Amino acid sequence: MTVTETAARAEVGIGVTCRGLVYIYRLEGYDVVALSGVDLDIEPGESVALLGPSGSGKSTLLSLLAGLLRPAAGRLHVGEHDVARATPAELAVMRSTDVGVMLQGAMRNLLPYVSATENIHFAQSGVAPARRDALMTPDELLDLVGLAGKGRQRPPDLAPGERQRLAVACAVANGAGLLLADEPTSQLDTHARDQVLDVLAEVRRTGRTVVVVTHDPDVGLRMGRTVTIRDGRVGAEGRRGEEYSVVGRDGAVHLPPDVLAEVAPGTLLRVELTDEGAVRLVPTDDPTKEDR
Ligand SMILES: Nc1ncnc2c1ncn2[C@@H]1O[C@H](COP(=O)(O)OP(=O)(O)OP(=O)(O)O)[C@@H](O)[C@H]1O
Repeated sequence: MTVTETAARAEVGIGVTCRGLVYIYRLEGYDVVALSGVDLDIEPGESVALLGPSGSGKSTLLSLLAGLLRPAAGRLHVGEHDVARATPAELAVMRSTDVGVMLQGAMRNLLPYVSATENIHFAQSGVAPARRDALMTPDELLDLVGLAGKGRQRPPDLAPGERQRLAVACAVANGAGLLLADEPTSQLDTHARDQVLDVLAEVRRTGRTVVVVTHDPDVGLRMGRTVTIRDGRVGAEGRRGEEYSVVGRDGAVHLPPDVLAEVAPGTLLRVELTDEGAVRLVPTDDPTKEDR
């Protein structure tokens, strides 16, 4: 896959700040708390994989970052936008110019009856005329995602991995500084998956910030930084394949699953700071048990 210098020209990455982010789905008769206090900083130009069990809140977090949902509580800044306080019109501007979104399933992001080039033109149609000259051209974008020469093909004529790469081109076609992708590699074979990951790396090299939701730990490894969402909060972070617990603003720490298997919920833990600066958790019997 070759990338021309023009295609790789720099964009400005957009950073994200979440503080105590809460989201609640209000259903008839009951509420579902999908996010219960997410604290997360993503630097401009960083690439991050959101991992976690099914139902932990990854897609909800992605939708909040995309300005598709509004937080019930907490603060969320996407670049200069205060998402919790923005008017619907401001959120619409944010979505059309600053954020590129790839929904799960390539065809949900593409128009099937028009060519790849026309898909990109359509993705750029919401951008204000004054900004359009600064956008990458469809040919540059096709080159960026390794589809040079395929501009006349329609999405159904492309291979699944090629469709997903076209969806990447369409998502960033508006000049977005933040790319958000929900499961961009699911249902692809290893070769096609690696090509999509190469393209996401190219997108990052243009300066953009890239955030993907994935169930695939290998995708997490390739992204460099992983953030594991558990029960609607940041449970752990990974750097270059190494997993770390994260101390929350309230001092809470999610224990990793293998430790939790040893110390059941409700266990008393003595927290000791050793002379070497390590923190030791010592399961302890309740000393008042015999008094009862
Ligand atoms: N539209 C909705 N209405 C009601 N509840 C929802 C809705 N979407 C998600 N939820 C609930 O919110 C919680 C978080 O869901 P979310 O889809 O964000 O998790 P996820 O980690 O992305 O899951 P998966 O990996 O299965 O896609 C779950 O309990 C889910 O059932």
